[in-house]
Amino acid sequence: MAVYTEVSDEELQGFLAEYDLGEVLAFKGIAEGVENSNFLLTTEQGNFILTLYEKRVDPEDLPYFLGLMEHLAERGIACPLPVHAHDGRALRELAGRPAVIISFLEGLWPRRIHPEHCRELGAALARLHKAGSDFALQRRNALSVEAWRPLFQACADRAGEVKPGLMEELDTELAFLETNWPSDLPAGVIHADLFPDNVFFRHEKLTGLIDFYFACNDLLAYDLAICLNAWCFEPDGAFNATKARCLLRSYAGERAVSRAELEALPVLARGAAMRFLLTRLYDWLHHPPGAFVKPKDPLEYYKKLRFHAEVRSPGAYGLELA
Ligand SMILES: Nc1ncnc2c1ncn2[C@@H]1O[C@H](COP(=O)(O)OP(=O)(O)O)[C@@H](O)[C@H]1O
Ligand SMILES: N[C@@H](CCOP(=O)(O)O)C(=O)O
Repeated sequence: MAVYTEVSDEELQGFLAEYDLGEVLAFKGIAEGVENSNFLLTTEQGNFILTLYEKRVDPEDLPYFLGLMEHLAERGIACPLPVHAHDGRALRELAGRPAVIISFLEGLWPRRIHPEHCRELGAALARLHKAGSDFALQRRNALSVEAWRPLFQACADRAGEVKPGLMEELDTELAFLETNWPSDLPAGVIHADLFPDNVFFRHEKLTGLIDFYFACNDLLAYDLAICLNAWCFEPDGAFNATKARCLLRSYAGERAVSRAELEALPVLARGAAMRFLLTRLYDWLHHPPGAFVKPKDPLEYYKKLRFHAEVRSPGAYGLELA
């Protein structure tokens, strides 16, 4: 359950007095999500999401995330828009936490992924990359290749509890990624966490993208690799080449993918698998007993990593080199 910080009626009334949203009609915590406390707020003006940023979000990064949502929304990307208070500020404080009200997006995230979802996603991701190209702020990816070894070391002494021999295998894999990680590919703003629970649909048409709190500047094709992992494997672990083809082709239909980017896809997908494997492993080993949030399975990403390590050509993902 992702409500870590409770908000009293008095605190909410005081907070909303700074806005022009009218009377509160309903206010309730949202169970989904992992990182922050989220509430559905209904006022005379409609539905909104109130987010209180919890410990893992660096307040210094908030102007980047909020500015990016505004920048993308202005360019036609269906993403939440921060609501400004009377004094013009969107970022405020509530219950001792940085807090923001954002617009509510209609739609539901897909529990079962169909190829059509992947087709919609590919085009939306490419449009996001293009719309982000003139965003003025910069944010380094704090979870890119240089961050993986410290995370690995923070798990090293207990990773055997999850899978015997896991750390030895990851050590070798990390050395490969550190040596072979590409740096000279097209870069720009990436979402960096565009999993199915962050993409809303109605009748298989994409209606919105949420959760920009890992967004950063990094290789554009790395975002594609993250999506390949999150959308194109079946619950039994099998890779679905049809879904990958839909994702990559519709992406390439909106933004030309260079030969170098395509050739780099296997290593980028290995790295993307390593990134989510390590953060999940860290959370699995470090989550406080009794915490409401159920940690996600790190081994799901171990299997994806093993799959990509065997890929010899990007043709395996369904897009041929020109
Ligand atoms: N703008 C939005 N419109 C509609 N629902 C939203 C919006 N933002 C968040 N939500 C709801 O809140 C949940 C958690 O949001 P998310 O940003 O993924 O949280 P976290 O960053 O804590 O993981 C989502 O699954 C969705 O149900
Ligand atoms: N997508 C990540 C976890 C981050 O959670 P989110 O609710 O902020 O998207 C994973 O699956 O490991």
